[in-house]
Amino acid sequence: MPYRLTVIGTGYLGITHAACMADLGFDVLGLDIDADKIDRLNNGELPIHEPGLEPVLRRGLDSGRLRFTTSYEEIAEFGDVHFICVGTPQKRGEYAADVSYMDAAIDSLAPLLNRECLVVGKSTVPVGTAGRLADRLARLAPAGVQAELAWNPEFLREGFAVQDTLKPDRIVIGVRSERAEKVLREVYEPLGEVPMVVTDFATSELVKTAANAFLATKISFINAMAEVCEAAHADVKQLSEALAYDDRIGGRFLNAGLGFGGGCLPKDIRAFMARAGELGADQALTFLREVDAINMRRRARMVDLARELAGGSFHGCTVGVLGAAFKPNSDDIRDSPALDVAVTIGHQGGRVTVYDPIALDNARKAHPELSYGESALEAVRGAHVVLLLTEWQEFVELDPEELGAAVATRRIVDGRNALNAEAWRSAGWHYRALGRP
Ligand SMILES: NC(=O)c1ccc[n+]([C@@H]2O[C@H](COP(=O)([O-])OP(=O)(O)OC[C@H]3O[C@@H](n4cnc5c(N)ncnc54)[C@H](O)[C@@H]3O)[C@@H](O)[C@H]2O)c1
Ligand SMILES: O=c1ccn([C@@H]2O[C@H](COP(=O)(O)OP(=O)(O)O[C@H]3O[C@H](CO)[C@@H](O)[C@H](O)[C@H]3O)[C@@H](O)[C@H]2O)c(=O)[nH]1
Repeated sequence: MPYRLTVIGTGYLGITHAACMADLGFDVLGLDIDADKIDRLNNGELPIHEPGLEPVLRRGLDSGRLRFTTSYEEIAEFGDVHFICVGTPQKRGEYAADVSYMDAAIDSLAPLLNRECLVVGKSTVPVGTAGRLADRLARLAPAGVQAELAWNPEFLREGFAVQDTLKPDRIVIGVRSERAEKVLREVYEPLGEVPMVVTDFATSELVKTAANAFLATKISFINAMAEVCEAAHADVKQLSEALAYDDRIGGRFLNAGLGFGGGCLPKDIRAFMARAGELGADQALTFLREVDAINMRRRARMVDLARELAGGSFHGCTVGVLGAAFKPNSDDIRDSPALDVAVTIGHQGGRVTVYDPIALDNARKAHPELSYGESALEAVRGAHVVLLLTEWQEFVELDPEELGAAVATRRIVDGRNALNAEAWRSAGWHYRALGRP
């Protein structure tokens, strides 16, 4: 392979990128400031849950092509191409993104560089960040060292991270030179035929935020229809199925329910609005305020529906919550709609017990005030209301009779429109769902 790669920031994005690039044959050195994470990774232990990633990590380590370090000196010495994958969370109390981790990564790396290299931003950032970081890199790199910046946003989904990395829908690169384009084309050559969009920094940054804004809008569109369906006694699940037959609309991301959460869509649409405001283009994105509001209203509606089933108040009521992760096949609980609902019901006097197949440890750490069960049955034992909030396959396959034997009263709200309503109703359950009669 022509280049040695480094990956700075080994979270959900960085671990996947590092392990997959090693699997493609590159020598890869991953870096994080979290020494515990680095120790675990070097021992072949995945600090996150991501289906199919562990064998890729192990293969990389066993082949000697993949290693992890906390030393910026080591990666500066090692890498021809440095990918930056650090977090860009929402600032506390603001809509804007906190890009200070990006700045810190450049500040740590740049002064140590001693040979020609390409530094590639992969994190999701407000438009204009790449240009600013390019100036910072040029200012901090030692004189005479040719260190150039490029942008290469990432579109992987948690739960499908390996497949999305090895078979992406497209690759977008923002470059300022033919050399940077050539290097990135060579880096991604082992992926085979993948559409590649080569553009400027600003467009490449915007493709990413625009994609997430579109996905969030599609989800909030169908959830707005769910609100109308509730008022009109119509069925949003059938409505979305019928819409999906139109190829121009398509059925993906049209599942009505509790709405979107996670470490990406909510913070990215907010950061997009904040940045548009700074650029004087805030009017263009006012619709995203509504997208966000519709999304958050679904959580409030879920709590209302649960309270209604509880008889008007949560006091003296036991609520069994199925799901803590923001979506199935992930242990990620960042801005999880499920946990948000569980915590709110707890605040309103309900006795809440949560179960999740994978995200329980993360949930326990973030919300020690909630009770947790070790299985779905344990979480719903004695419950007056059961809430399905994350559509893990394990929950979709639950036997209504078996669950019915454990609860105090057979009442369930399907927050993800994932269950077979008929099967639950015929087992004597009072079944309700968001957006359905
Ligand atoms: N999670 C996803 O599915 C996904 C997909 C596409 C894009 N993104 C974007 O990628 C970025 C990272 O997201 P994530 O979910 O992997 O976040 P994460 O919080 O899981 O990982 C970020 C990592 O960066 C490390 N870090 C922070 N400062 C550092 C520094 N100065 N030097 C080295 N390491 C540092 C942290 O310790 C952490 O391990 C974000 O901008 C996110 O929006 C995420
Ligand atoms: O029809 C749908 C589809 C999704 N969701 C919810 O939307 C959220 C986000 O889901 P998804 O997009 O699958 O997860 P992420 O892993 O957060 O991926 C998004 O965010 C990443 C980080 O930017 C991008 O790279 C991906 O392309 C983008 O899909 C989850 O809470 C889902 O439950 C719905 O409510 N209805």
